[in-house]
Amino acid sequence: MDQQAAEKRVQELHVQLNQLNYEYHVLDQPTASDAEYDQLLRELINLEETFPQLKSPDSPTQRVGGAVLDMFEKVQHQSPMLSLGNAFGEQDLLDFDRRVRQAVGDQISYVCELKIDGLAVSLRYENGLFIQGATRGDGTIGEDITSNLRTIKSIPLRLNKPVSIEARGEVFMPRKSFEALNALKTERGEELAANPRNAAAGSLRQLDPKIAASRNLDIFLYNIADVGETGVTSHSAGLDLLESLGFKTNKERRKCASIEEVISYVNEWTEQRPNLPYDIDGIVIKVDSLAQQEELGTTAKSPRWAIAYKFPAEEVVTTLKSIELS
Ligand SMILES: NC(=O)c1cnc(OC2CCCC2)nc1N
Repeated sequence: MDQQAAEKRVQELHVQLNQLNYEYHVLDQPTASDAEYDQLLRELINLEETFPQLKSPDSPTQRVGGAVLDMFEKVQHQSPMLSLGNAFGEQDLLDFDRRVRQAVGDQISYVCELKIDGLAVSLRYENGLFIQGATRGDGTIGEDITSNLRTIKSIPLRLNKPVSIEARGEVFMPRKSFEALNALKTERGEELAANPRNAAAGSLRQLDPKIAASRNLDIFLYNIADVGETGVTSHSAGLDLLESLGFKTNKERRKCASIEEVISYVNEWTEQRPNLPYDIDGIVIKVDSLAQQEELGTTAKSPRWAIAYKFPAEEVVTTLKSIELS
């Protein structure tokens, strides 16, 4: 095969492998077997070995880098990664709704999202290529964990359109991956991970991307950091845009026309929570209109246009009582 034919075949394989990866890891609806995927990947690896100049950073063969880092570089976020204020009960939600209405009037709609119990990260793309990924850190300065994020198969290395965008989301460890990790740790006589969130944090802190790759992490994107040039005017349209670009978003989100609808969504998921294949620690409620978000603004570290309803902590058997009784 000459170089020109190889170039054409490499491009075809990129398209096919990215599509199969997207169906499997983002849509969770694979249309090919693992064997078919591996065969195409093997063909691409061989072509890249024969024609090294055809190997590109966004190639499906380049997910797990070779180099083990000796530290993570610091990254300054272009816009702060805000943290959420908390609501612990229905009254807190009614108070939030009252404050919002006082500020922007009664024409409001909210977007409710499951609050994924993981790590907040920011993903930066230039002309459709994944350039850099960072942890939230203190909200202003995070750590560059690009090489670990590249190993997460639901993170696209190239978007469906050559846009420059910064998307933010939550990296998490699905319960199945968590159980597999602790089974492995038990075999090795290692200390078990306490919960999926800590296990995800520990995985993203690995300096060797091969270890991060072995942890089967996943991600849901939930925010566009700089909607500027995208032209979207609502949070829900922003999530639809992220989806159209090839990002994985959480399909359980729901637009609510009133705080009463928000409360019924909260009650529904308080019940359904144990049936999810990942941990959630609450529900995030956001004002949908970006103009109203702008009007409401933010405090030093939290938006006034969003709040996190936190589920009550699992009933912990407090040993204190037993001490009092004895
Ligand atoms: N853990 C989550 O699932 C989650 C976290 N954060 C946000 O929103 C950010 C963006 C604006 C304030 C917080 N949404 C979420 N769904």
